[in-house]
Order: sequence, then structure tokens, then C-alpha cells
Amino acid sequence: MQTVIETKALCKQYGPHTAVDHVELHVPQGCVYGFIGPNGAGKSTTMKMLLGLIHPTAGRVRLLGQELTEKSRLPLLRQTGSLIESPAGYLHLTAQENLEIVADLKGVPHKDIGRVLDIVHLTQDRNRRVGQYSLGMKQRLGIAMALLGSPKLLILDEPTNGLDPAGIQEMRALIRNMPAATGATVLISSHLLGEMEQMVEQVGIIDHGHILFEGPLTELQRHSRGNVTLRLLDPAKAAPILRANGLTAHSDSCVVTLPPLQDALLADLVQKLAACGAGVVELTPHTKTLEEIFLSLTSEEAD
Ligand SMILES: Nc1ncnc2c1ncn2[C@@H]1O[C@H](COP(=O)(O)OP(=O)(O)OP(=O)(O)O)[C@@H](O)[C@H]1O
Repeated sequence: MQTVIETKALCKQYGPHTAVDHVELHVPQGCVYGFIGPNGAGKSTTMKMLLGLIHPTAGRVRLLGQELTEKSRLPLLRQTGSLIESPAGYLHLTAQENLEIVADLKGVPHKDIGRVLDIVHLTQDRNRRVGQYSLGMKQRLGIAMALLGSPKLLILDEPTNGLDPAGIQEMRALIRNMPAATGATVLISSHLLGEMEQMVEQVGIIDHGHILFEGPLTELQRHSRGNVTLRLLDPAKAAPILRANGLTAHSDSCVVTLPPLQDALLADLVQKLAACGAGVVELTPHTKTLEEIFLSLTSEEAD
């Protein structure tokens, strides 16, 4: 599979402050990639460097298999759609009129407008003035503008920022379906970790300008085992076995909560509990939420 975005030792220095520190991103083709980190982590600065809007202090960017240079920038940006600052658009014009302006700027035929309005579910409202739009609608219009001309890559900086729960849900569905609906690879940033979990397949986690993890979301979750709860018929019989295995377990009536365990240890423990008559009737492994994983990654770094 082709890597659509690749950075090598990408750095941005603002005076003495290092905003982006040797960032290496690898965004595979056809996925939704979540670029996640708290406020001030370096997400926007990285994305602006990907689009050639600001110059890196050091390092390199490859987009769509090509090195980003002064010469390649324009042809590459023609194949890239972006939503970087808050939604664009003239408030006194309709969505249709705004899209016509952007289509002309991009050299895209007006017949593409119907397609992008459909994708972002604004066809019904195409002739309303954008000043009357909700923030969610304005964000979707911003995405429609980015989608004009069928870009191979979409770079969206916090498109869910400021949206209410319904708007977030709508945006989530829109982004999740984007590769299938348009063929575009999507890089989306957010500090809202929980909601990213439901729309991305690949993640890059950044904090203080450093990448803390990059890879499939499932790998991050697998590496970050959560607690295991066991429902037992007779938890009293389990207590000595748990103690003998050095485990401190929370017991709430028939439910025992164990700390994260390797598969082999867990299998061995379940066998012993069954043999002593504790009666294991249910075993539930808990996957950590992205929020919990992020907190443990950042505290590991602090240690
Ligand atoms: N033009 C600038 N001059 C000086 N410092 C800057 C500039 N732009 C960004 N920074 C600093 O670089 C760091 C990273 O900022 P950036 O905007 O990339 O973070 P972010 O992860 O996008 O945060 P947010 O989620 O708040 O947008 C911050 O400490 C910020 O203050």
C-alpha cells in the first residue's frame, strides 16, 4: 500500500520554542488517520507544514509519493483538499455561490458542486445564505470546498471543534465514510480523543511536538490492555489463588476485577480458579479508551 503522507525528522522552531520535534508520520492510502494530541501539542503546525503554508526548520515532507518542494507544491496541492482554519465562506452568499467561487479558483467545473453538496448533506440548503447556517453546516461546507476537484488527500484540522453532540455525530459519520465515498485518504486532527476512536483506523499521537505512538488503532488498544473482570460463583474460593499469584483483586460480590494480564497468565489463572471450584461463569476483558491510553503514554514519557 502506498504511503500518502510521509515526514522525516520534521521540525519547527519558534525562537527558543520547539513546536514540532523530529516528527515522522506515515499515513497509508485509503484510511482515516487520526492525528491526536492536546492543545498546543503541535498538530496545526505539522499540518501547515504538510501543506507548505509554513516552512519547516528541518526535515522533509512527502505527499502522494512526491517530495514537497517549491516546485512540486502547487501540483501536489491541486490533489489535496484542506480545512485548516475555521470554516471559510462568504456569509452573505449561498453555499452554491461560495462553491462556485472555489470551483473557479481551483479550475473545477461547476457540475462537481452537486456531488460535493451531496456528500456533505447540504443539497437541500444549497440556496440558503451561509450566514444562516449552523456551525456544523459551515464546517460541512468547508469540507465540501475541500472536496471540489476530487482530491486524493484531505487534511482537516479539528473539524469537530465547537460542534454540539449531534453535529459531532454527523461529522463522524461523514469522515468515516469519506475514503469509501470519495477515494480520498483523510488526515484529521483532534484533541477529542473519545470521538476519534469511532472514526479512525490509524493514529498518530503527539504531545509537546513528539510522536508518542503511530500505528493502527487496534494495535494501540492491544498494547494497552485494560482490566479483566471475572464473574465467579464462589469468589471466596478464588481469594487464596489470587493472593498466591501476587494479584490484588477488587471483589464486588461475585465480580472480581483483575489488573491487565498477559494472555498466558490469564489462561493459567482461569484454569486454577476453575479447578478450585470458584466457578468462572464470565470473563470480560476491557480495552482502555483512547483517553486512558493517552494519559498512560504521556505519563510514561514524563517518567
Ligand atoms: N506563529 C507562532 N509563533 C510562535 N509560537 C507558535 C506559533 N504557532 C504555534 N506556536 C506554538 O507552537 C506550539 C504548537 O502549536 P500548534 O498550534 O501546532 O498546536 P496544536 O496541537 O494544533 O494545538 P490546538 O489543538 O490548540 O490547535 C504551541 O506551543 C504554540 O504556542
